[in-house]
Amino acid sequence: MAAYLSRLHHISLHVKSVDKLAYDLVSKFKFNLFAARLTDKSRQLAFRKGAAVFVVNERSNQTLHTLNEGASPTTSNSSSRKIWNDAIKHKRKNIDDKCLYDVHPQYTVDTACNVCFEVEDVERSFNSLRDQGCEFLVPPTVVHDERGLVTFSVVKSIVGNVCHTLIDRTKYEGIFLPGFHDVDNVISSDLDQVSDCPITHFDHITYACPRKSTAEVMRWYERHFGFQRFFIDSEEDVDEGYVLNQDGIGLRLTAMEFWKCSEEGIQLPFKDVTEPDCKFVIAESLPEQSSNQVDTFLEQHKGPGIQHIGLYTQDIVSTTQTMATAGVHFFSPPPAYYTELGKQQEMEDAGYDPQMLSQHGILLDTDLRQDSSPSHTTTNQNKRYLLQVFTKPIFAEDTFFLELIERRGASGFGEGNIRALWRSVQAYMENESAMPQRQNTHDITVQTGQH
Ligand SMILES: O=C(O)C(=O)Cc1ccc(O)cc1
Ligand SMILES: [Fe+2]
Repeated sequence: MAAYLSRLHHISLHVKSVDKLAYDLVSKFKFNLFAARLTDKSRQLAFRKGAAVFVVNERSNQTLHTLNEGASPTTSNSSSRKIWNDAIKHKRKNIDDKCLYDVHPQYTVDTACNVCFEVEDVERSFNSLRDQGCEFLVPPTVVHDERGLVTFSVVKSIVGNVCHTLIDRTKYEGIFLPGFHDVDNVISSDLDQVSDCPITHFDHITYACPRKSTAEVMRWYERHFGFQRFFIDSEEDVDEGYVLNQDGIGLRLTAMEFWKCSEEGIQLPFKDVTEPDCKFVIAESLPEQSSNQVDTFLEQHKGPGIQHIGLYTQDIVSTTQTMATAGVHFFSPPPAYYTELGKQQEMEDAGYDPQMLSQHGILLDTDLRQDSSPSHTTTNQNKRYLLQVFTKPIFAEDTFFLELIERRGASGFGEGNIRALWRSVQAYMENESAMPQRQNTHDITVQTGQH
């Protein structure tokens, strides 16, 4: 292993214009804009919910005149205007117009493409990764302000336009990173949002990858970052991964995790042992089935990359309800999902009203890693559940979406949910391609259901 990752610091998104996404993240997904870096040629905004931090970067060919002249985001209302007022209050001329802590991707589509990790020692990671043949887009670089200094470097991943910023912020006392200024909080109902939308961290990141590339991707992450295999199914073949290859679904899933691989025996002074890990899932399509969403992603995105990100919530029902009320569109699972044999019983056993879950489009499944010994399958207390709901794509292209996930004992994924996700994305894309304009026929309507 070359780089010892201590934690996931943030994920960055690169978009043509930050306005709509900033508005959506704050007003609909209930993230807080807490730091910003505004130069004459670029905008970088940082949003937080629990330990989940997104940095939204605007491609640098944009100028700031719309912002400075007070033009509002497309979906302008008073709260989005307030976001901008607070952000630009501190605008200062920054002679360095580069995208700090990152690089602009070559693709011109909006994309989530940098997963930034804190590391113990940037210089050491750089040297050993480079010795192993990794391509660096930014060599170790120091940035400082009055609150300390940060060292970072950017390495290219083997996956499409994905790269990883490796960062050491142990000598920095500011809220985020040097070069960013703090943004005063903008929404008055913050406290409500914490209880209604208790998102705590990034649960998993799913890559869409070309056929037959999984083994190489896994090797890259194992060799360079020490990721370890996470078996989705206890029966899963080591080389094949978890395969669904019937009824129109052609999918190979393989998962890895990075947390448990940190250098054994070495206690990192800044490592928060209570922070959960984030899994990386590789999705590859299989040729035997017809049209599919992984291939559509590769075409629209112009290569492999991040297909979706799972946000962990402690209460998926209230989070979904709050977000839907605020305007987030979720996929509707196939109606048959809720009427499958045993599904309603399973939901009731887990303590949920099936009708309520169905109204919200929330999926409930048992972990494929379920212990199959008789003592574990007979009692409901030992069942390990996971609940998931998926948003519709959040960019103009259908290349990226978010997921909410609540785990009740389950650490992996469930077969029924994987199938349902596949089918609802597929139905959405087929509907989209049949009707050129974005349709809302699959929207979940906002309900008043209780939980
Ligand atoms: O189930 C999840 O949330 C996953 O992340 C696994 C997954 C990945 C890609 C698909 O098209 C379907 C399921
Ligand atoms: Fe997922």
